[in-house]
Amino acid sequence: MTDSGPTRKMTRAKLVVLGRDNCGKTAMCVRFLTKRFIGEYDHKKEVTYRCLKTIDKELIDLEILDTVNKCVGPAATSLESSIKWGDGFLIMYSVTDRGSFEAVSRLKRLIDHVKQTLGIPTVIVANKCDIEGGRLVRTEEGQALASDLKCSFFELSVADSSAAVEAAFAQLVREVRLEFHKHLLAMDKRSRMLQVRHALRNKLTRSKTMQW
Ligand SMILES: Nc1nc2c(ncn2[C@@H]2O[C@H](COP(=O)(O)OP(=O)(O)OP(=O)(O)O)[C@@H](O)[C@H]2O)c(=O)[nH]1
Repeated sequence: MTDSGPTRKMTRAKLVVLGRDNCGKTAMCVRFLTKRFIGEYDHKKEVTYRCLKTIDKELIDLEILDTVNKCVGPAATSLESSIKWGDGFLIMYSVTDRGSFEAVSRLKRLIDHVKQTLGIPTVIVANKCDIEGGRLVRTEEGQALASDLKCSFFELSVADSSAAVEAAFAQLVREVRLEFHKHLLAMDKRSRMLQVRHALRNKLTRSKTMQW
């Protein structure tokens, strides 16, 4: 997150897309960047995309990290560093893959653990709702999980809807902005308290001097 100076607008944000293999992370990122759905992606490495988007009439420079699934083993360290890097998180699962749904809570817990705080902007995305015949996770289960984890929730099909993908990313950016403004307010409050403390200390020093 970056402050643009006196206007105090958030001009940059770093987003991380997490989720089990094959749930549609790359498809989601590519859809958001290009509005297109490309069926197959040959990508087994982490990729960071950069783009300028206007969200709620404000321009924002986004870096989006498309992770590869690595919740276990030595690669988990790298997942932790990706989480440290991010300002906001999009956790995906596929409604056709129960395991990917079960991984969501673990990923959210990892984010909370790495960031050492709750309330980190996180959006949960249930993908592939176009494959109705192969559905293994009901919409209500996704909604209930998101509500338990206090995250926003979107069920969508990256294949079918570019607008739904935009809406999910826009919500994440909104939540990151909110967090940024909360952080600025906290900093302002702290600096006002320091000013008051400084003024009081000066006053005490002066009155002691006058006694002499
Ligand atoms: N039917 C359908 N297929 C989708 C959708 N989104 C992605 N896919 C397909 O699901 C497969 C996996 O998509 P990816 O975007 O590569 O998934 P990923 O999570 O990045 O996978 P990894 O790179 O293995 O972590 C591809 O064959 C996509 O075409 C969707 O909304 N509907």
